[in-house]
Amino acid sequence: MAKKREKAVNVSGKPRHSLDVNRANDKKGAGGGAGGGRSAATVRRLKMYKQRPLRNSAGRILKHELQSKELPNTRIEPDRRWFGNTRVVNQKELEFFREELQSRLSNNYNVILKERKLPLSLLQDHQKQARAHLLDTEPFEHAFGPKGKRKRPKLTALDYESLLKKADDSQDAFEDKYASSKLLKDEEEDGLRDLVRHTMFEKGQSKRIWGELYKVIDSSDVVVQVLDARDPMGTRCYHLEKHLKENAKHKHLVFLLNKCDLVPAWATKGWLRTLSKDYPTLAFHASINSSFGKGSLLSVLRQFARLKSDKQAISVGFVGYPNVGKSSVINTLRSKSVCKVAPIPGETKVWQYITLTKRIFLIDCPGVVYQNNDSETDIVLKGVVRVTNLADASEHIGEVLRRVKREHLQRAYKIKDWADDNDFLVQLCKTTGKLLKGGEPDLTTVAKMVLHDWQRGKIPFFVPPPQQSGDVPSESTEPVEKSEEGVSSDRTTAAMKAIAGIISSQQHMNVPCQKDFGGTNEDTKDVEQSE
Ligand SMILES: Nc1nc2c(ncn2[C@@H]2O[C@H](COP(=O)(O)OP(=O)(O)OP(=O)(O)O)[C@@H](O)[C@H]2O)c(=O)[nH]1
Repeated sequence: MAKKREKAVNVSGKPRHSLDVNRANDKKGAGGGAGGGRSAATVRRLKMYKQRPLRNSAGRILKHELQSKELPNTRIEPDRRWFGNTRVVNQKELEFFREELQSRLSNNYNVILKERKLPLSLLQDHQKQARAHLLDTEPFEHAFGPKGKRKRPKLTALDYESLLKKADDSQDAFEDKYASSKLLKDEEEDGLRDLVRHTMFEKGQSKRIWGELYKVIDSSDVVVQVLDARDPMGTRCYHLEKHLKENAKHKHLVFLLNKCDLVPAWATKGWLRTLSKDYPTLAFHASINSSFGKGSLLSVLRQFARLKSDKQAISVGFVGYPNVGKSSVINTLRSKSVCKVAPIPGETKVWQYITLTKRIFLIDCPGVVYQNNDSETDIVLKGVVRVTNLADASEHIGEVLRRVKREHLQRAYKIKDWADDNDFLVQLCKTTGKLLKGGEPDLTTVAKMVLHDWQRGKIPFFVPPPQQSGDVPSESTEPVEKSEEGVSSDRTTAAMKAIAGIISSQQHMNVPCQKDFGGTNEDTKDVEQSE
């Protein structure tokens, strides 16, 4: 054999390379002899494995290698033939085929050869679609009885008679109901108006708004409940506090007494002392140029950020009643207008994320009204309803006159005296020139004007804080609880102490106040009417 191989090499003159396809295929040698030749197919396959993509001088691929990852995305042509051995037959051909085959099959002298080559399933279509008539073969009790495993259908009636009776009964019930509601309608002429009014007074209570609130709470590490300094208790949400206590103990709640520039300083301080007993409370005046409490709030937030392990960022959610100034507080912290602010409630529609620093994110939330027993006037005076939407604004003026001191109203509207709310409005119409055709006073317009002034804080009003025993500011601001996972209790205590320090130091500061209440003088306890 060695001789033979030698001869072959000698004939061509030079030995052939092992990857030469034309090399002699010496099977015997491959079996175990010396050398062992590869077949041409093996050589080709091995060459294929070695292939590299062909590139030009710029490195652009001219020809791809086998199974290259750089191949462009190839799209398979959406042809149904790829997915099965299917053919399309039109309805006419199908009918013809059916008839033809039926006639052949019905003839006893005909036999179909190569039956599998014909689409006989097309003839058995009706069998496929035929429903299984369960009740034909087994009684109802067996199929759907207590031991039956099939899903029981919802049957309104078991037989035709009972179905008829049911339909009659429901028709009678509907007619009775309709008749009574029609009677009611006849009695009450303004039924539609009542409905409109009803939905208007439910602003901020919709499922969507509550959903937004829970989204904000879920995504926040610190929840800042913004309260209106004029009526902190009226804009406080016990439900939210309870929810956080029960379901999210690790989240920190802070009260922010906003609009403190609209109340006397002693009232702000009184409320700070009262509310600090429950949660850390800060006074705030939102204004991009002349704010109050910004430094304190930022320090508190930084302390909370320190509590986070691994220098993670914290999210701070701002929640509260509509129009209390949540968006204004965020704008103040950012020192620019990043959230939409308006003197009308419901300006913020959806939650909004704002970056304050690398480690602190702020979230603005739409105003939420918490269910309570507020009357319509209370709701209007809390600023929940847009005054322009009120059908009869004058009906709420009596309460404004009751809550605000006479001298403030005299000063604001230049009216000396009035007998009742109607008299007040009529005089106001005259002084402002708001008259209808024929000199009739335009009571609705001036009433809306007064309510606007009320909502924007132009008429001085506030609810005084509860009387405290001893006027010394409370140092024991509560916030010592909650230790975050992974944070040493030392660090928590230090941060909480720092927060308590910031809060108590704010109580000694000169708080901005409403000038109508006599400057910052603590002795001028100009107590307004409480609700
Ligand atoms: N005087 C005074 N007015 C404020 C203060 N903060 C906010 N306001 C005013 O209150 C009104 C409502 O402010 P927003 O920031 O829109 O209130 P909001 O809570 O975001 O309102 P919604 O969008 O309804 O949730 C605006 O006219 C603000 O100018 C404040 O500290 N003092």
